[in-house]
Formats: sequence, structure tokens, C-alpha cells
Amino acid sequence: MMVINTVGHLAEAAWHHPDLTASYAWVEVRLKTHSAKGITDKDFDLARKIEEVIQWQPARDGGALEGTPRDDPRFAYIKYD
Ligand SMILES: C[C@H](O)[C@H](O)[C@H]1CNC2=NC(N)=NC(=O)C2=N1
Repeated sequence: MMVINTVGHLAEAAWHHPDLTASYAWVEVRLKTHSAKGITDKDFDLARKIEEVIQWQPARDGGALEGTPRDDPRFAYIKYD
């Protein structure tokens, strides 16, 4: 559900809205530009931003943020493939 909220925030910030399908373990994001009746750069730009944010793993950045713990299932609400 956190993924849906995150995509929703990015969509509002972009003023470009995807169609979402979700289940307990996955979210499907479909993008098209209604006004153009097709795919435009707006769709690619929003898809890129969604992937960048959802797949963010701070521990890989080498900064101070550790990221969600991988070894303790009680806390790691994000399951990376
Ligand atoms: C009225 C119209 O939906 C709005 O101007 C914006 C909002 N979000 C949108 N989202 C998408 N996917 N395509 C649009 O053309 C679009 N237009």
C-alpha cells in the first residue's frame, strides 16, 4: 500500500495520472497520456521517476542512510527482488 501512496504522490506532483492495479504483493502501473490518446514523453518521464523512487535503496548510495533491514523480517516491509 505504501507503493500505491508513493505513486499517487508522484502522480499528483507531476499532474499526470497512471492507471493502477494492485494486489497484496504487487502494484501494476499503466501510463498513457489521455489528452494525446497515446504514449508521450510525459509517460516515460513519470515512469522513470516512479522507478527511481520505488527502487531506491539508500544502502547502495554509500550515505548515512542504512535502508530497510534485510535480515530482520519484522522490520523489512520492502521486499527487493
Ligand atoms: C483533465 C486532464 O485529466 C488533466 O489535465 C491531466 C491530468 N492527468 C493526466 N493524466 C494522464 N495520464 N493523462 C492526461 O492527459 C492527464 N491530464
